[in-house]
Amino acid sequence: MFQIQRYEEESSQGNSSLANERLVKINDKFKRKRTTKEKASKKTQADLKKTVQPESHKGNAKNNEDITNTFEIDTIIKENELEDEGLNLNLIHQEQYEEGHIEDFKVLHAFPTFDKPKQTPQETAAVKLLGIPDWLANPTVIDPETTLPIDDSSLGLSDRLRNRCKTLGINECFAVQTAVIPLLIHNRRLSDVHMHPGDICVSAPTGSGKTLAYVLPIIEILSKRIITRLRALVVLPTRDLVAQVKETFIAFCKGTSLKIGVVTGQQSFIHEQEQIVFSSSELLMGGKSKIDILIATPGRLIEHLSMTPNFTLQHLRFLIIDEADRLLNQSYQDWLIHILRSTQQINSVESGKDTIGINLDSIGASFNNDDAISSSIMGALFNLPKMDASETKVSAVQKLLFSATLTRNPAKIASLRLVNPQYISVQSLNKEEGEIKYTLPTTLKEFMIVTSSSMKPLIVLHLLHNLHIKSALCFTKSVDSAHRLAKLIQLFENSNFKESIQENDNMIISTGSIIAAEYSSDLTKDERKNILNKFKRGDIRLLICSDLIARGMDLDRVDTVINYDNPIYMKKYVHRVGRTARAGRNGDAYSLVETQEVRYFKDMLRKAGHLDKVQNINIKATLLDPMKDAYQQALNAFKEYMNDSRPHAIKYQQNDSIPMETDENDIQNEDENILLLI
Ligand SMILES: Nc1ncnc2c1ncn2[C@@H]1O[C@H](COP(=O)(O)OP(=O)(O)OP(=O)(O)O)[C@@H](O)[C@H]1O
Repeated sequence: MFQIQRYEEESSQGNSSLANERLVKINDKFKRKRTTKEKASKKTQADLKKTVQPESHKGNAKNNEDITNTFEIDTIIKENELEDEGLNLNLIHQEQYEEGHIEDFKVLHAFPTFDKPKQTPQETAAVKLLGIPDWLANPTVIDPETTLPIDDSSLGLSDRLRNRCKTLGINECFAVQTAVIPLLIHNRRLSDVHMHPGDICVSAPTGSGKTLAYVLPIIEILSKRIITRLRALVVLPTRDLVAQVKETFIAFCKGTSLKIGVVTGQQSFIHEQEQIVFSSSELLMGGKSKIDILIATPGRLIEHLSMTPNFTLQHLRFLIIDEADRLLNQSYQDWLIHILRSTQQINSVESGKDTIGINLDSIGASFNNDDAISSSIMGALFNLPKMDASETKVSAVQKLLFSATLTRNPAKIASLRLVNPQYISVQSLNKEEGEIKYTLPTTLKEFMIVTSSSMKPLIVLHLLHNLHIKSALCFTKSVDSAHRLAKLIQLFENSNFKESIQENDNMIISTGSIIAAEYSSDLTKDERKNILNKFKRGDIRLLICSDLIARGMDLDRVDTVINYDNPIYMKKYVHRVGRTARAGRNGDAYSLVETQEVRYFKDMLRKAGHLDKVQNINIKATLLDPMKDAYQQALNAFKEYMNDSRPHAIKYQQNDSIPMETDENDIQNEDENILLLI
């Protein structure tokens, strides 16, 4: 016989008063923080004009002094007229706050809703013209500094999960978590097969804790299940991210019987099949899952949907699309259609392979007690007698989209077929900041250094040696570039540089050697894992990489990001620099901008309303002097290395920004404080 799975009805008792109490608390806290912030912001302009010393490098007094000498803020880029590229629809107006409107929270589930700014008629018309739906144009805005203690009852987390969080060092919820966790846990539509639970789109800065915002509520909800069915599917763009999210689920699932699987193509197809479904000679209409939660890359998931017997998405309750805008890119779009078809109600039954991945010719052939067809597709498969009270069952898959740079492209959003969506955006409420397209971590400091291509390797070395950077990611434009830069830096480190600088009293040189490694898709899975482990332990201080780890990767030791080659899209910039300054920690990002790129780079920042956040710094030429000899030696050795590996060299000479020879045009012009080497 068929079993129809239902979720335990959430007890609604006491929810509303708890929610009110919580809102009062949040509101008070929010007001306090805001007053402090406002005071602080008045100081900021004056402070910025002083010599800048990156916070994260604060050490002893001597170091501070020395590092201060290292930088001179040339100018703080200021643009009085920010280019108004889009619409300022997402911010709560300052006046509203001052007039006290924001205190008038209305209770919707158990998290605060803030008054939204009224659109002007012109804005409304413009939004309509662009085709941006109302829900997307009017997000629920959460201040990034909102937090809640993990024990706060309004979050709805059980004792077990709260204790687990504390054991793992999570004592309070970050802003995105305070908004999303209760919204999912207190959603009573989860137990209703007649109403869709409503989809959720979340935009929050890099490193702000989006992963736990879905991991915790899913574990909380699914841990009450009795029978193992595939109920949560997390789709991510890369294998590395799948592995990272799996580790998070495993860590927080401890103490539950929930089972987690991954499909990425890293293991053989058969091996993956054995992990996710029970082998069975018969096809079961309800599938036969070994796991409750599946984390997958899109391509491999589709293969399993069409080729793994008894693998079905019909019981799915949560479809999480993490790094959503990346996955919605053109080349990935097919997977989405497949998944949506596999989770939605089937209206017409065709013979042969149907949309739930089960051969319909087998209907009636055999069913056993393990088999349970989801109620929402039952009517589509069988001609059940209709009663007056019969209502159409809906597919109850709740889609949850997460990104630090959520798309506002109406066509892409439409392809998701969202139902009753809400948009939660973690972003500053400060109206004075103008339109904020991308919110970056407040603990991030951003710098740009204008230079020539031939100077870039030396500047990387200067940053590493003179700023005592412990752990840096350096992004290049290609795998080849990463390979060559890594090689050059290794050669430099092997030179007699350290001995020669001992004699120079004026230089600040870190004594620990910089062990640089390349991290790219050219490496095998095991090599990559090995390198990442060494980097996490601190054995490797500089990882030179292409964009393979620009998104989503959580390497918590990273104190600095260097854009060796700059991204041409702001989204990519946001994700790259977001590898540092995570979870409230400090971090610095340096972009090495070639002279001919300056205009484009500034334009990119300006259009994103971000230009004034990036400080333009010059590096005194004298600071590089002690490195010149060793660098020249490294260059000579590098030349030999390239000649020995001819195919690389040819590509290199054509494209790369690592100099093969000293460029005469690069000769130092001290007056202009532009530095040069050799
Ligand atoms: N409430 C919390 N308290 C302390 N640390 C937290 C909390 N939530 C998340 N973290 C930590 O913050 C780091 C960043 O979290 P996470 O990787 O989820 O960020 P993200 O928002 O997904 O970033 P990205 O957009 O770059 O993928 C992780 O190391 C995570 O363990």
